Amino acid sequence: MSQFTEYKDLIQEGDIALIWISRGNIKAVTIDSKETFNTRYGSFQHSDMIGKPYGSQIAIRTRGTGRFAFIHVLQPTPELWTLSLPHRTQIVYTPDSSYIMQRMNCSPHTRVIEAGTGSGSFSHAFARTVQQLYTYEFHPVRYEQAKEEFKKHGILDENVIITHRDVCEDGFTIKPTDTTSAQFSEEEITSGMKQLNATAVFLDLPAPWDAIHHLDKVIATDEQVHVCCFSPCIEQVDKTIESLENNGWTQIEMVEIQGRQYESRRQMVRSMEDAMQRCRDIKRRKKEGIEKKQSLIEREENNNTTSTNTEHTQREPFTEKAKFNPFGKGIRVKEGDPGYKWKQVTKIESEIKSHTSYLTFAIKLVDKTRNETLVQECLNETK
Ligand SMILES: C[S@@+](CC[C@H](N)C(=O)[O-])C[C@H]1O[C@@H](n2cnc3c(N)ncnc32)[C@H](O)[C@@H]1O
Repeated sequence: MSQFTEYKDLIQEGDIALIWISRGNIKAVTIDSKETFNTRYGSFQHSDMIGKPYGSQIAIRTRGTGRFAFIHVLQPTPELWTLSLPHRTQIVYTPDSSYIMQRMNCSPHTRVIEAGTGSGSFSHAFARTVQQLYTYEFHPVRYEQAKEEFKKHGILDENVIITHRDVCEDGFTIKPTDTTSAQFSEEEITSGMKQLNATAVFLDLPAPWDAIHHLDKVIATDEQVHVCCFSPCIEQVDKTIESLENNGWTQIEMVEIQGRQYESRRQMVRSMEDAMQRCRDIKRRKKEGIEKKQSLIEREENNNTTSTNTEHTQREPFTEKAKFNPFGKGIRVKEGDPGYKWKQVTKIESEIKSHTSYLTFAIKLVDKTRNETLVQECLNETK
């Protein structure tokens, strides 16, 4: 069973868990009761996590300050993996991968070809949804790293086959003599290749147009097949479309995803009187600052070093920190505090994790003959 494709309730010894430290800092760990997870706030014992439900918050007292520091231990999912994986290449982020999968009608019946594997970000998302994933990578180190990662995550044994291949040069056929994680049945050994019958193809390559003509040998002939090419430049899109047209792909469409995360927040309503008060405050503090500087200079000139502390305590506080100032420094007011006036606003997340490339979609149906018996059966059912 892969933790990336099936859910479990409790954290157990040997599990892969994703530790959420902060929004941009998620780390994958293998739970081992003898280990600790170290952060700059302190150390978290794995043994404190074991037996707790996934999603639990684990808290410790921080070194020195004695305050609380906490982490959340999360169940691995393809989405969280995309946010925490070691980058070996550019990756496909969830706003793109989720859209691509629904456009290609991915379901537990889909057999997908993916090239190249890269950092395996999209591979994990495919692995959770589809029947079978055939993924190809021509970089030898990346191929090995991805293979090991898939094995560790339990998806290699389940529904992922990775092959070391330059798909532009050598196409997609998988033979027993290839460098691949595939296992071959007697029948496949006899026929000399795997029957892929792919129903969806995802190409994230610099030159997808060089791979498209190889697809006919490995796609299903009796079902509609979807293809999506992921390319950052419009010139690449142009060449891809030409190749798709020349190879009989139809319904070609190009899409660009612009993912945005909208956050609903409350913003304090500030009055003209608040603004005026702020100006008065700045003016007064500026004046006091000048006076303070002047008195320090005078003190230094008189070499009067003894009076500093007493004089300081007698002075008016330099700024009125304790009082709330809606335009500047002061006490912190919690968003929505009923003592103040608020309005509802929308904020867009400033950093968006979505690349995004152009997505070129097309479909192909090789065998267009009608299965008359099936059509008749359907018609009879609707009568
Ligand atoms: C941008 S990365 C893919 C990232 C991947 N989609 C992900 O989400 O992690 C492109 C990968 O394609 C591989 N590649 C490029 N040309 C290739 C080819 N002709 N055959 C196989 N792999 C290729 C590169 O080595 C690289 O690892």
